[in-house]
Amino acid sequence: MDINTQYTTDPAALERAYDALADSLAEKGYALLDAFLSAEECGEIRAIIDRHEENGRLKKAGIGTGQDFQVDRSIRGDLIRWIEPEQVAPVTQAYLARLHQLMEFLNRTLYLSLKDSELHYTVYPPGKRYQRHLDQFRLNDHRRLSVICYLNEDWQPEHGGELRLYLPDGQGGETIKDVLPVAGRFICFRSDLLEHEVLPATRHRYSITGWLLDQLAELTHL
Ligand SMILES: O=C(O)CCC(=O)C(=O)O
Ligand SMILES: [Fe+2]
Repeated sequence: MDINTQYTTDPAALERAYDALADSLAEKGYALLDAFLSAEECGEIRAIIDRHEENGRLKKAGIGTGQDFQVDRSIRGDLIRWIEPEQVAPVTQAYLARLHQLMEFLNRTLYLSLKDSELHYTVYPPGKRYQRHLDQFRLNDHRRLSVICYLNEDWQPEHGGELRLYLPDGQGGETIKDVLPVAGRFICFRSDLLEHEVLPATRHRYSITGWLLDQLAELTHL
């Protein structure tokens, strides 16, 4: 079941939402939580991404790391900017703080050993996609959970741009779960297990994309 919440900073309400999220993650390998960010926060982060784009600070995303790195726009068409936690705006800092709070909650409740995150601002221009893939790289398997927060005001089904998750059904087949990238919606899933793709949209599709790692981020880029 998807977890629908009103935006809240109330610790008891957050704890209930995180409990449901942890259950879903343990059972199904993914969890969805609405209103992880408020509409205002989403608007502020979109504006930051727009400013980066205007100033030519977004880069074409690649695939793989180190010697494996390549850019292929037919596989992956998004523009990204890696977030440097020391340098970010207060609103992004607030998202990071929330994510790390969730990370500690998952470590406690699911006995994970998540230690850090790596995140980028992301925009998919209209028509761009990310073909079916798994997030763990051959040379870097420290990504345990993929975490994405969508930032798109008034996103409708006809705009497309779904995240399509392929869920193993335990009998050699799979079922499909489509997620619309609506503002404030947060999704996390097992990076080692769940293949997924981003379908093309008719509008710019904004998000913060990232991963929770089982080692410090600075070590994963050595
Ligand atoms: O934006 C999304 O919904 C998924 C992005 C993704 O799969 C990735 O960046 O690896
Ligand atoms: Fe991915």
